[in-house]
Amino acid sequence: MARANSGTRRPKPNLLITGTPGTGKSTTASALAEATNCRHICVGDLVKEKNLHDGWDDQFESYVINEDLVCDELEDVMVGGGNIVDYHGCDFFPERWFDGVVVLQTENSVLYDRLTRRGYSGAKLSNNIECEIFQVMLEEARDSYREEIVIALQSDALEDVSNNVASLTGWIESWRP
Ligand SMILES: Nc1ncnc2c1ncn2[C@@H]1O[C@H](COP(=O)(O)OP(=O)(O)O)[C@@H](O)[C@H]1O
Repeated sequence: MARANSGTRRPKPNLLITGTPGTGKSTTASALAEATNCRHICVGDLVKEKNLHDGWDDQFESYVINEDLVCDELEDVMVGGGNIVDYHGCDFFPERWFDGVVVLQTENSVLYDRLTRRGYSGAKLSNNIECEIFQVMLEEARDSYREEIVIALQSDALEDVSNNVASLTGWIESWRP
């Protein structure tokens, strides 16, 4: 991954980990945060804890995230750097927040099993599998951030988690403002 936008003054980088639900964002982000002494921000959890939503959507079986409230909530902490943010979307964050954007990807049949185990079924399950097949998150990341800061990493097996955490740890530790 290339360096951040010029003019960045934060002492440690901010990394966004995105991808279809079930690809391993939280697992990867929490291990990486522990390895690098960074802060893990799981946006889904934050939305629930701080009520940063506009209610529950029965069709999508999830909260309707209020993107403005989320961005207001995170602005101060992002300025300080050292954050690993995980969310299954990325087009509403300010581009200047992130020095690197990782899109996790998982083979369809593996993802299907993970989401089924999580209790997904019907439209919720098929929508997420389609999202992965059509690489929706990778396209969103490439449309929202400079190409050179976006990378896709495979996350099929547990070994991938440790390899991805090791390489991202190296990137964070060698990053300079
Ligand atoms: N690379 C991987 N190999 C095997 N299991 C994984 C991998 N990544 C995640 N998992 C498992 O899949 C489930 C979903 O992972 P999670 O990190 O919650 O995904 P996300 O945050 O993207 O929704 C968890 O049970 C987790 O242990």
